[in-house]
Amino acid sequence: MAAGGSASRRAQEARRQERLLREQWQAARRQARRWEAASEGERRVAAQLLVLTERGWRLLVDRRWPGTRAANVDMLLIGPGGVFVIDVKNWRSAPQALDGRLVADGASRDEHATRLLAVTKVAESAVASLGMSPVAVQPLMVFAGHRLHAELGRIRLLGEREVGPALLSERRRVPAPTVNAIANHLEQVFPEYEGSSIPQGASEPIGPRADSADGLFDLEGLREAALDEALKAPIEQWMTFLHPDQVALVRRNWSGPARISGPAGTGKTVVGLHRAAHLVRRTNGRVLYVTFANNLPRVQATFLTSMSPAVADRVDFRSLHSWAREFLRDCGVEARLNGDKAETAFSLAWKHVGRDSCLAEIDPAPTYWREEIAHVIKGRGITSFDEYATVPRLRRRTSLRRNHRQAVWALFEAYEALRAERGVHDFNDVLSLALTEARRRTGRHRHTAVIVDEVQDLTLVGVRLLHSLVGDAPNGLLLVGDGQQAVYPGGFRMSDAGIDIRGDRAQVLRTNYRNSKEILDAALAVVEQDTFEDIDGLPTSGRRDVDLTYHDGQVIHVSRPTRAEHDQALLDALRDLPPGARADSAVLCPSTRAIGQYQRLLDRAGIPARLLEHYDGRPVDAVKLGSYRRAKGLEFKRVFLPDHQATLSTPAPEASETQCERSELSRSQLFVAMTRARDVLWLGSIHRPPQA
Ligand SMILES: Nc1ncnc2c1ncn2[C@@H]1O[C@H](COP(=O)(O)OP(=O)(O)OP(=O)(O)O)[C@@H](O)[C@H]1O
Repeated sequence: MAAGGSASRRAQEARRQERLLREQWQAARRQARRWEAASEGERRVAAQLLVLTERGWRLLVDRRWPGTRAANVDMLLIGPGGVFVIDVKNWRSAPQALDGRLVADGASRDEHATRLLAVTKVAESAVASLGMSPVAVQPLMVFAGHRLHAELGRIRLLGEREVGPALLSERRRVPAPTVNAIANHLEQVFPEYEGSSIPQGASEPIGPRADSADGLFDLEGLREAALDEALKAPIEQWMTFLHPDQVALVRRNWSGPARISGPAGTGKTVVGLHRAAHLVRRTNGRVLYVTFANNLPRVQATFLTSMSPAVADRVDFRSLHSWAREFLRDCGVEARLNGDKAETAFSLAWKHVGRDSCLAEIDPAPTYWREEIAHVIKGRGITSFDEYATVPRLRRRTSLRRNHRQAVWALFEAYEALRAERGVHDFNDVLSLALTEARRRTGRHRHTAVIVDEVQDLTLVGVRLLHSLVGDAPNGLLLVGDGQQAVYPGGFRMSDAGIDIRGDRAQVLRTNYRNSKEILDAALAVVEQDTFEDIDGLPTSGRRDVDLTYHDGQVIHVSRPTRAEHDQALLDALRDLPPGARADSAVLCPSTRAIGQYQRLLDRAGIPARLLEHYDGRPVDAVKLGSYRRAKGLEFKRVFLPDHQATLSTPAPEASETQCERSELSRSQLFVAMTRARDVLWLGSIHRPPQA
């Protein structure tokens, strides 16, 4: 929309909100005046909150705290912004949050915070029993007669004027029917407080009745907040709603390392994010949330911030390598990472000792052997030939005899010597250095919990490193992932890493909430022949049983005889997208070269595109463009896979084992790309019709 259009839309909306608010405010004041037993300050707080009840919120006042003889809860407020457990205070002086303590008049008032947190817990359990995530429940203290906007751990401290605008500008996370369902349930759990002098029940109907304009100055804060709220897009419901089984995982107490696995789209990341929020709410510690990919941490941080803003700054989202480098810097250890120089060292090593060895008979491409060194030898932290001679090479189908392994070892030693000569480190060195430092500092790490998402992509050294930060502490390490979505060669078993996960600490999610049956079937057809081994070491069939939620979806196959026609079909499909739909669409490609090619194509056609490495999870009106690998962990309503069969040639019967291995990896990557699609999967192919 043009800037002028958006300004006039805002002005129009502002006038509408103003009119509406005046009426709602007057109704709220009238109702608050009926609260005869309350002080004037409490009535002013009530008026702010009663405005919300005119806008779809439900307010339960003076309720009994279940499980106690005579304690009460001042207010429960349920609305599009979540559930708030409210304690209204009529204190003479304004309180302060000092070093995590509640202080007023120079004295500690912590007992009030403890009490509020206890009653919040009861509300959380009640809400969780409806299948809603506990992050939607927030404790709030409101201070009549004071201006305040502060936080005390997870409790928000607001003044009487601040409370209305703050709640009104909360992002919408609960749809209207659910607001009522939750409020009805809380009405049962927190019954009316006998002897309450506050009138209960529905608010008075709003009429155009002229009323005194008292307190209209209080409208100012509400006006801006109401406007912001009206223009904000609702956040995805999944951030609030979880299946009761997922809620149970989020809140579970694990006595040691735990693992959540499950096929694509089963809510593993959603549970991981909620778990991170839960852990920081429950403790004073920090949580490290790690993935292998560089772009995911930004996106996940954005999601957590909109889901649970009060705790988001205590969760550190990092890619494994960026965290390891940061950690080494903090330890005063210099990592001289230089990928290009390391690459040159490998090329020279290949030229000197690889190219003319028996390795070239197995696979003449140096890449295969570079990966062997990176993922098998250095990735597993192997330092002697004896160890390498017998190690099971996970996810590597090609069998190597002893003489081959000797040749790989010679190549590895040559590479290491040339790399050291140049004084540089590669990515694996960074992790090994960090592991040594982390072990040296056992028990002194700043994170109390580590959550690893897409754990199947890590190397053994990477997993050992993260494990060493929290060891086997209760609720310390959580590994989240799915071996079927491995997009890198090599791999590890948890037992190799010394991580013992037993009993209920290994959990499997089985309901796919993302893909429709059509889309999932198309994706599974690509990998159904490929059994895989997950990090628990168990072989699993490529076609797994998954429960699907009812959900429409469409697979569109487009085949054209030439690249030009194929690309034109892609452009046509993108141009046909309804307004606003670009933001939820992605064009994914198997290689960097293909990304460059499609970037130029979209550019020339005037279709805005945002590269996945620059995407941070905030809505942007551009098609996302990136590689299959970079799309990991993300999802889009529409996914376009141009020329998707380019890397999928079925190996001929005489194909070498390494070719078969590469094809299998390509299939896994394509599978990941296909399962990113929620509603539409567009599969483009270039097929010349056979000559007559
Ligand atoms: N209880 C639920 N109700 C409705 N939708 C849900 C629920 N749990 C998760 N989802 C939705 O399912 C989709 C997949 O979730 P998520 O990305 O967490 O899955 P995943 O297992 O991490 O996927 P992948 O392994 O493919 O990256 C998301 O759109 C999420 O919002």
